Amino acid sequence: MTSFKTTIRLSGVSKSFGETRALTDANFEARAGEVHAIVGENGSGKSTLAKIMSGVLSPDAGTVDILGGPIRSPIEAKARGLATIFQEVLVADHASILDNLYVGRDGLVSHGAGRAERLAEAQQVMTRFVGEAVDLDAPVGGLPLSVKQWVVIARAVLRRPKILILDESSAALDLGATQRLHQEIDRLRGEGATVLIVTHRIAELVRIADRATILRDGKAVGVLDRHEITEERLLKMMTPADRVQATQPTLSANLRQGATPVISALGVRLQPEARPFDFALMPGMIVGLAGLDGQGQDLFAKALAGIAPPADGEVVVAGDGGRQHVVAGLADASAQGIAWVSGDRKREGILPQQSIFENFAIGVYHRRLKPFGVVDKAAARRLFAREIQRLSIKTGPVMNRITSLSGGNQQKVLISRAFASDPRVIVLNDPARGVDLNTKRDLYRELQTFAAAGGAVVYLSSEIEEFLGFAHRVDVFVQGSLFRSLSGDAIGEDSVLSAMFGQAAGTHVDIDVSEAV
Ligand SMILES: Nc1ncnc2c1ncn2[C@@H]1O[C@H](COP(=O)(O)OP(=O)(O)OP(=O)(O)O)[C@@H](O)[C@H]1O
Repeated sequence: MTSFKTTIRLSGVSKSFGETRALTDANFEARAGEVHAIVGENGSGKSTLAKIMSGVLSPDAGTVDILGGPIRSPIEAKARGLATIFQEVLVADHASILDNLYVGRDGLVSHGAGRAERLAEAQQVMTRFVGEAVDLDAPVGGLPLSVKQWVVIARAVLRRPKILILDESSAALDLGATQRLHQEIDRLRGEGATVLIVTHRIAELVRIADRATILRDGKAVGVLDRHEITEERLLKMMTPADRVQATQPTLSANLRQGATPVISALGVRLQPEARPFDFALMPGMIVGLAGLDGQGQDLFAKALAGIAPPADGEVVVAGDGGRQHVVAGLADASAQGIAWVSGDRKREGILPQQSIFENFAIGVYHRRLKPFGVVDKAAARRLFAREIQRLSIKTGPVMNRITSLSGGNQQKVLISRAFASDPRVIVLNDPARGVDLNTKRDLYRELQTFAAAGGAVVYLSSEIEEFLGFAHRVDVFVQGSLFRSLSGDAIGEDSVLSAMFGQAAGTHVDIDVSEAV
C-alpha cells in the first residue's frame, strides 16, 4: 500500500468579508509529491483559501495545519517552506531583476557578499524560464508582462519551497512558456514538493494535476483523481444549481460576405523592420489573433483599438454612410465604436480607487447622456443590473471598491463595460485570462450574438483551444507580421500551432481588401 505524507490539512475553515461569505466550513487536504488543482467559478473562494494557507488572511473558524502546525503570518509561512505566487504580478518596477528575485530575504543584493553566487543561481533559473539569458541588472518596470511573471515565479522557486502555491500564475504566459512552467512543476513534484495550482485553464489541469479539489460558493464540494478530471465533470461540480447553464457556442454561418469591412488596415507595419500586411474585418465576423509571445499580435490588437499606432500604415474604420475614417487614438477609436477589453486589467483596465459601478459606467457615460450633457445615472444603473445578470457577475454592493471583487469578476466588469458602450467592433486582448469556464462560455455566446447582429470581433488569445468552434478566421502572427490566415475548417489545434512556429501547414488565405478601401 502506498502511504501519503499529508502536508496541508484544513478543516471546517470559514472566512467572511462583511456580508460576503468567501469560505464556509471548507475542508482541504494535499500531499507531498503531488500537483493539486483548486478549481471553481470566479468568486468561489479559491484565492481566499490560498491566502489563508499563506498566512495572509486568518480564518474566522476552523483549523489549519501546514507542515505540522497552523500558519499565523506570511513570515511563518515562508519560514516553514511555503511560497505563494499570487494572481496579481507583484514586482517592484524600479528595482532590478536580481533585487526583485531576492527581495525579502536579507535586504537587497546589488552590493555585498553573496552577490556572485546569487547572480549565477538567478541567471541559471531565469535563463531556464525565459528561454534566453536576461540582464539581471535591468529594472523590472520596462519588461513585458510575461518576463515579470517569470521574475515572480523564479523568486518563489529560488526559495526551494516544500509547498508552492500558484494562483493563476500561467495566465500571462504563452504556450512555450506554459510548457516550461509545467516542466518546473514536474521537477518540484519529483523532489517531493506539494504544488497547488489555481487555474481556469482546463487543458492545463488535465495535463498536470494529480488531483483537483472543487469549490462551489465557498464550500469544497469534491475531490477528483487525475483520471476523473474532465471539463464536463468539473463544470457540473462547480456550477451552483441556480446558475443557468450556457449552451455550447455555435458558429454563426450567415456571414455577410462581400460587405464593406467595418475595420481594415492597408500596408500596416507594426515595427519598422517588420513586413507590411493588409487586414480586413467584415461585419458579423469573429477573428482570432494568435502567435507566440511577442510576435506582433498584441501590437496589432492595440493598433486596431487606437492605443498604439502602427509604425507605418493606417487603421481605417468605416464611418456613417460608408465614409472612411482613420483611427487617431484611443478616444477616437472609442468614438468610432471600437471597444477595447484588456487582459492586463491591473495596468490597462480597472480604476482601483473607484467603485464597481463607476468602473462599469465610465464606458457608457459618453454614449448615454441626457440632453444638456447630464449623465443619466439611473439608466446606467439599470444597464449594469442587466449586465450583472447576463455575465453572472458576483458582486456585493456596487458602490464598493472594484478591488473588493475576485479577479475574475473584475474582468467580467470590464467585459460588460465594453458591451454596454454599444460598439460596432470589440477588440479583446486575452479577455478570458482568469475567467471561469462557465463565464468563458457565456462570453463566447455573447460575442457570437453580437456578431450575428452585425458586430465585428477581434479576439486575441494565448490559448489555441479558445478559437476552436468560435472564430471564423484565425490570423497568426510571426516576427511582427501577419503570417497566415486560417478560415473555417482549416482552423485546428495543429494548423494554428504550426503557423505559430512559422510552418506551412494549413491553408493560406490571402486577404484582399483592395476593393473595399
Ligand atoms: N478583501 C475583500 N473584501 C471584500 N470581499 C472580498 C475580499 N476578498 C474576497 N472577497 C469576496 O470573497 C469571495 C471569494 O473571493 P476569491 O477571491 O477567494 O474568489 P476566487 O475563487 O479566487 O475568484 P477568481 O477566480 O475570480 O479569482 C468573492 O465574492 C469576493 O468578492
